[in-house]
Amino acid sequence: MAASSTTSGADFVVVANRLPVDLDTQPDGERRWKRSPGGLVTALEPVLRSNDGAWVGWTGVADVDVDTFVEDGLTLHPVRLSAAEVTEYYEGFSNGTLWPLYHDVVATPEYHRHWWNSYVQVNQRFAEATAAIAAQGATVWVQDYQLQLVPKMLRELRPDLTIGFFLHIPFPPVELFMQLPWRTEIVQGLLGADLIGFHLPGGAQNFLYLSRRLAGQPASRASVGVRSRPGTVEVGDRTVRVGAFPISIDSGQLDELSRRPEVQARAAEIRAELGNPSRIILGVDRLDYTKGIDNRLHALHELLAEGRIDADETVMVQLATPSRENVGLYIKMREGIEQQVGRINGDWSKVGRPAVHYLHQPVPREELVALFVAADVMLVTPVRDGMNLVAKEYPACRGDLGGALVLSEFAGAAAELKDAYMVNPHDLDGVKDALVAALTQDPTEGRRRMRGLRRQVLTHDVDRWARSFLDSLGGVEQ
Ligand SMILES: Nc1nc2c(ncn2[C@@H]2O[C@H](COP(=O)(O)OP(=O)(O)O)[C@@H](O)[C@H]2O)c(=O)[nH]1
Ligand SMILES: O=P(O)(O)OC[C@H]1O[C@H](O[C@H]2O[C@H](CO)[C@@H](O)[C@H](O)[C@H]2O)[C@H](O)[C@@H](O)[C@@H]1O
Repeated sequence: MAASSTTSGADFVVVANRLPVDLDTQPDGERRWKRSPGGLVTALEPVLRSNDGAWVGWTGVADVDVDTFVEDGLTLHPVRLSAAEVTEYYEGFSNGTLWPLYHDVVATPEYHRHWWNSYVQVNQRFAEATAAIAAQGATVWVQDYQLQLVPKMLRELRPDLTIGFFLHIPFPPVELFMQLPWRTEIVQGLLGADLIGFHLPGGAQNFLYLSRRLAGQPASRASVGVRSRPGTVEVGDRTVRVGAFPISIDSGQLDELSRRPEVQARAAEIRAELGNPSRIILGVDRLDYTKGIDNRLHALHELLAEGRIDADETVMVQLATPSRENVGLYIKMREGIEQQVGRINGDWSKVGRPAVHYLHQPVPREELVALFVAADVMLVTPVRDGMNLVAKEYPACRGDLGGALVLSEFAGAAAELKDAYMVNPHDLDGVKDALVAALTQDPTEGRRRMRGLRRQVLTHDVDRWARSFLDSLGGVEQ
C-alpha cells in the first residue's frame, strides 16, 4: 500500500481517541512515552507502520500541548484535552455512558447533558485536527465509540476525503441503543462515513435497522456477511456501506516471538518461580467489569473448596492492567476483585505459595508472551467483549500445540475460535466444569483443539483484517 505524509498532508490517516503511546510521568517527574493499553492500539500499530501513515489522537494526559512528532516512522498528531474534557468526554460520556450501554448494560449507563456537550466539542476538535493534516483526496480511518460524530463533522469540513469508521466494541441491540437520548445524532454522525465496520454481522444489522428507524434513510435488509456482502444505507446522493470485519492480531510475529529461545527459557523460569506447579491457569485483561474476572475467581474459589482443584498442584496468575482508574465503577470493581483474591489466598495459600498471583501492573510484551507459553489453561470469560485479542494471542503463541483456551461465548472472538472450551460466564457451574475439563484434557484432544485455534488465527491476521476493510473502503492505493 503506498501512502505517505508529505508537506501537502498525509494520504492515509488513522484517527483514534488515543495515540499508540501515552505520555507517562515517572516518579522523579521525568516524562516518557509508553505504549498505550488495550487491543485497539495492538491491532492498529502494525497496520499503520506498514502503511507509513499519520495518527491523530490524545496523549493520555490532560492539559499538555505536544507538537506533532515522529515515532518509529509514524507521524503522530496529538490532540489536546483539558482536565474537564477528560472527566466529561473520556471518563464521562465515553466510559460512563457509551461503554456500559454498548456492553449490554452490564453496568448502568449514566446520561448527563454536560457529558454529551463535551463529547460533541471534543469530536469537533478531532475532526478539525484531521481536516488540517489530511492531503487532498486522502483516506481517513476513524476508530471507535469515542469518535462516532467525527465522520459527519469531517465530511462537512472536507468532502474530498474517503472516510472509514470501525467500532471496536459491540454495537448493542436496538432495544438498548434506544435508551440513548442522543441516539439519532450518533447514527447520523456515523453515516458521514463511506464504510462503517463492526466486528460481527449482528452489530452491522442492528445499525442498518437504526438507520431506517432513527435517520429515516433507506437501508438494505439482506443479511450482512463476514468481510463480504456489506449492507447499504442511502444518504442523499451517497451510498454508505455497512459491514462485518472481525479484527485480529499480528499472529505471525507472535508465533515467531514465542519460539525464541529466550522466551521459551523465560517460560520455564516462570514455572519454576511459581513453584513448579503441575498446572498454571492464566488470565490477562484490562481491569474492566466487562471482562468477567470476578466470575472466574468465583469459579476457582468453589473448585478449591470442593477439592476439584488442588492448590498444591495448580496456581493461577491474573494480570490486571490498570484502566480508567478515575471512573467510579472501575474503583468499586477493583476493590471487589482484590477482596476475592485476598479471600482465595487467605483460604488456600501456603507461605511462599499463593494460590492466585495477582498483578495490577502492565508487564513487558516478552514477559506476557512467556506467560502465554507457560500457561496450561487460558481463561477468557468476559460478560461482553467486542473481540478480545488475548483469546487470539494465546493460540498464536502455542506452536507446541500445548495448552487449552476457555472462552466466553460473549466475546466477539467466540464466533471464530470454535475449538475453545466455550462457556457462558454467567453459568458458574458451566465455567467450573469447563475449567476442570481444560485442566484435565486428554493430550491428543488438546492438540487437536489447539491446531484448530492456530489455523484460524494464523490465517486470519490483523493484516487481513485491515486489507479487507480498506479494500472495501477503496481510495487507498494497495
Ligand atoms: N504488553 C502488555 N500487553 C498487555 C498487558 N495486558 C494486556 N495487554 C494487551 O492488551 C490487549 C488487550 O486487548 P483485548 O483483549 O482486545 O481487550 P481490550 O483491553 O478491551 O482492548 C492485548 O493485545 C493484550 O496482549 C500487559 O500487561 N502488557
Ligand atoms: O483507551 P482505554 O480507555 O484505556 O481502553 C483501551 C481500549 O479498550 C477497548 O478495546 C477494544 O478493542 C479491541 C480491539 O478491537 C477489542 O478486541 C476489545 O474487545 C475492545 O474492548 C476500546 O475499544 C479501545 O478504544 C480502547 O483504547
